[in-house]
Amino acid sequence: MRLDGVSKEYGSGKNAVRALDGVTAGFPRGTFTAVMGPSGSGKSTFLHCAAGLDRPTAGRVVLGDTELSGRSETELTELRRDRIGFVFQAYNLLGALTVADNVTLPVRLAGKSVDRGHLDTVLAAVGLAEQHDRRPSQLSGGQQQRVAIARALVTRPDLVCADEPTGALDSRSGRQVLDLLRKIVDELGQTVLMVTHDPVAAARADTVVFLADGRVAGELDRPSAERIAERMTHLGDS
Ligand SMILES: Nc1ncnc2c1ncn2[C@@H]1O[C@H](COP(=O)(O)OP(=O)(O)OP(=O)(O)O)[C@@H](O)[C@H]1O
Repeated sequence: MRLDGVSKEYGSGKNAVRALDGVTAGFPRGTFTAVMGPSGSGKSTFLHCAAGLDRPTAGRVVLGDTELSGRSETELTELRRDRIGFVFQAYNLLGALTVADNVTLPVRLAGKSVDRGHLDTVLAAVGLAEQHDRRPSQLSGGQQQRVAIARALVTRPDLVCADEPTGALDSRSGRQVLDLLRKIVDELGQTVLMVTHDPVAAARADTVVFLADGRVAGELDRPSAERIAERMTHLGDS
């Protein structure tokens, strides 16, 4: 997946805000990329453009061999449903549904039948095989986030987008969620794009992309938390 010269402006005229300004970045299949930057640097806009939730004002977003620009709303909705998995800070599970029904919701919304074997594999992969029939309120925050990851994986998406997935978790549960994101990349070959404020979380990625004022301000491969924190400190310098 890649973004090619992507710009995004909100509003128009003198109230226009340029949230992204000519961003080019590539995310090879089977890799884990973290996006970091100061508040307001464009991280959420970046993730939303990559995931087809937001349309760039200029530039191209390419997922596999599909270009997202020029697609109708219906096409984008189907593409998000079938080819992109989402994990949010607030889990976004449905309280009235069991774990299994939350996980299979994207499949059922697509009008497809649920493959029980695949469901069992996905629940086992996130360590929740025993929690199958529970409701979200009966689970810890970390377990709920792992249900959300299972839901993101169930359609075997081309891209998993995670927006601050550890933001609401204590450090131990956060670590387990990051272990799981690492595992789905290393063992299932998934492609993960994660926005985070936390250098320790970003250090679990293969590459960190830094944003400042809507532009790519650098990349770090095989990052350590210390080097990430150091780069973040100097991001405002120019
Ligand atoms: N819907 C919108 N309408 C107008 N301006 C917006 C909108 N969404 C974002 N912006 C502006 O675009 C810029 C980038 O915002 P964005 O939310 O992408 O940054 P961020 O790096 O994710 O910030 P944070 O870390 O605080 O979540 C900011 O100046 C923001 O105010």
